[in-house]
Amino acid sequence: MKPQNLWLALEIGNSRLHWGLFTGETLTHTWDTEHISESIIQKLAQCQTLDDVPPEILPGHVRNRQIAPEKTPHPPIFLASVVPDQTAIWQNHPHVRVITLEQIPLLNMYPTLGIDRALALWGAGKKFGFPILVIDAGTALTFTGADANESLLGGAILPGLALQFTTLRQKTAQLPDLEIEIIYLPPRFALNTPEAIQSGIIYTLLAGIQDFCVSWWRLFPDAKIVIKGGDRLLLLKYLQFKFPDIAARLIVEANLIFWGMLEIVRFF
Ligand SMILES: Nc1ncnc2c1ncn2[C@@H]1O[C@H](COP(=O)(O)OP(=O)(O)O)[C@@H](O)[C@H]1O
Ligand SMILES: CC(C)(COP(=O)(O)O)[C@@H](O)C(=O)NCCC(=O)O
Ligand SMILES: [K+]
Repeated sequence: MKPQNLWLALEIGNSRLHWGLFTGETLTHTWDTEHISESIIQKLAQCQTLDDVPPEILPGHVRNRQIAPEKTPHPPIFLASVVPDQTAIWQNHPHVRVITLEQIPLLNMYPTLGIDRALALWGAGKKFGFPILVIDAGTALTFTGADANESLLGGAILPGLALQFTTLRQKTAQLPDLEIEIIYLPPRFALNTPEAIQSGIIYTLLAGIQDFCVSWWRLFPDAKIVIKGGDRLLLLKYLQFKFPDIAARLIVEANLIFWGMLEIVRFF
């Protein structure tokens, strides 16, 4: 990858698409979009330059920042996806190169490990040093750790913050839809339904995160923990109230997957 070359990093998560535009090794712009339909991807396949890219992919607020000189040829798109239906509609696109587990030098990976978890872990380890634990507060909430030998130690998967609210609403007759963007911690012992749901989900999630962090530091007392994902800032805020010592030790970094991709793309 030459220093001046533009390339796009695309991570497809279960809620949405995460985009990064690089110039060589410099990440210059990031944005998120909805999952894309096949017709939009067909439009993209016909684009000759970055200027022609449909707004569903390159929104106005990104384009307006003059991301590249006019008529810049269409950059390659490096794709990492944990949504097979979306992978399927992207992979025949002429500019797309799909990143797979085999390309990530992390040791001890198992075949069904999510590519997002592998890349985020690799990116975090390369940027902040091994051993490293990554907490991804996305659709699912995941913990993924690697030891000092750059070898996957393992991790855990549970429903993420929004998914816990959604599942409870969808699988019960009487529980309401809730706004989760509450800034302060709810009362622990609540006397109404919305706060009882908030209390249940938030306090058990925080206790779970605390327990994983403490277990990690028992294994590797000085090792780092990094948090990413769409709910990272909300969870960090709750942790600051409930477990300030843990919150103070967490590194918050939204772009771990892009750093992981850069480590792979560097050799192209
Ligand atoms: N605009 C948004 N669209 C979807 N989810 C969002 C948005 N802003 C914040 N979130 C939060 O981000 C979480 C999804 O995290 P994200 O890292 O984007 O997921 P994924 O990578 O799994 O697609 C949801 O639980 C939701 O609470
Ligand atoms: C655990 C995940 C669903 C997380 O996806 P996300 O919430 O980031 O969209 C994804 O990494 C995945 O499908 N993993 C495969 C199973 C595994 O990692 O063991
Ligand atoms: K993710």
